[in-house]
Amino acid sequence: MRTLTLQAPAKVNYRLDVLRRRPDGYHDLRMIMQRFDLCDDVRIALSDIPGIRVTCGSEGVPDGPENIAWRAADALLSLAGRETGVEITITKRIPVAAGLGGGSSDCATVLMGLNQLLGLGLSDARLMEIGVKLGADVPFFIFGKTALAEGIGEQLTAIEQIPPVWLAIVNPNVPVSTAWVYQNLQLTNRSDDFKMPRLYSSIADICAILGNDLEAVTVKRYPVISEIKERLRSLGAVGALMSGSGPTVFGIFEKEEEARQAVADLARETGWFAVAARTL
Ligand SMILES: C[C@@](CO)(OP(=O)(O)O)[C@H](O)COP(=O)(O)OP(=O)(O)OC[C@H]1O[C@@H](n2ccc(N)nc2=O)[C@H](O)[C@@H]1O
Ligand SMILES: Nc1ncnc2c1ncn2[C@@H]1O[C@H](COP(=O)(O)OP(=O)(O)O)[C@@H](O)[C@H]1O
Repeated sequence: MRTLTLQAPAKVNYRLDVLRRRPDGYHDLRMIMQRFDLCDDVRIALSDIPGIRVTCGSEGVPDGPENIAWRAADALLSLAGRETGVEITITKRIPVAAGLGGGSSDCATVLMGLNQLLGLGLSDARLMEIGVKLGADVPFFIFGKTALAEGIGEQLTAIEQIPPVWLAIVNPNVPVSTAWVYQNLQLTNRSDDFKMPRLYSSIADICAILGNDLEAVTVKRYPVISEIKERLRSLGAVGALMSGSGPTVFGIFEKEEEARQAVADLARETGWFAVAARTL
């Protein structure tokens, strides 16, 4: 049995502008997306027994065809006209329905891993085309670099210069549905001719662009998000923002010790999920 075990990293959105609602119900966005080193483990094994099997065993994550990793395997096998059996085992570390892109990253990892295991030779561009049909954030994880993401998230431009930072990732243990957040967003008229900077020389440059149009929607339902931001700032974060549709908040720290101390303090005092992480 040929197997591959890969790490699927999480992301934060340093910036998320919603430009307009599209006729297909999706939204055109302008985002700056950054991966960091909190990862799920994704084990992919080829098997002689036909069919796709996904085992995860994490609360809130379906095991069968509802799992986005199952749909990734199905899409690739259908395209390749193969009936090979595929066993996928996911060890979740990224909080679920958290705004950290965990499902999208698992999905991208299965597309890339199966492409390799089956020797299909599909380009990243082709994998991204397949991926966007499974989830708007999937192409970003195939792209594999810090990016300006436009369209629904699939038009990607690499941000070549951006300093690595330490993050404190804090989640108050409530799942949030991305679809619900977009449905409850009050759209304001936002100009789309603004050019997001492509070069970030310092942490201050990153902090200068922090912003998320979805934050107000999720904060209204879960005011604890504002409390987390305040606490992170009082613990030394130079910037703090909700990621994606939330409710996870990330704090940006200049020093590793400060990020680790902040998550230790918050975990002890609150029971929230809190980890220190390094951007990739
Ligand atoms: C908000 C973001 C920011 O990175 O991330 P998360 O909070 O989910 O991590 C993304 O836009 C989420 O991307 P993703 O989670 O892949 O979205 P999908 O599964 O394709 O879509 C879930 C639902 O969100 C809405 N949606 C998603 C993307 C987009 N550009 N416009 C939308 O309106 C649609 O209603 C869709 O039915
Ligand atoms: N492999 C997966 N990992 C996480 N969630 C998954 C997965 N497959 C399907 N889901 C479903 O997708 C929803 C969104 O999950 P997730 O990707 O973690 O959140 P977000 O879109 O906020 O980044 C969850 O409610 C979950 O039921």
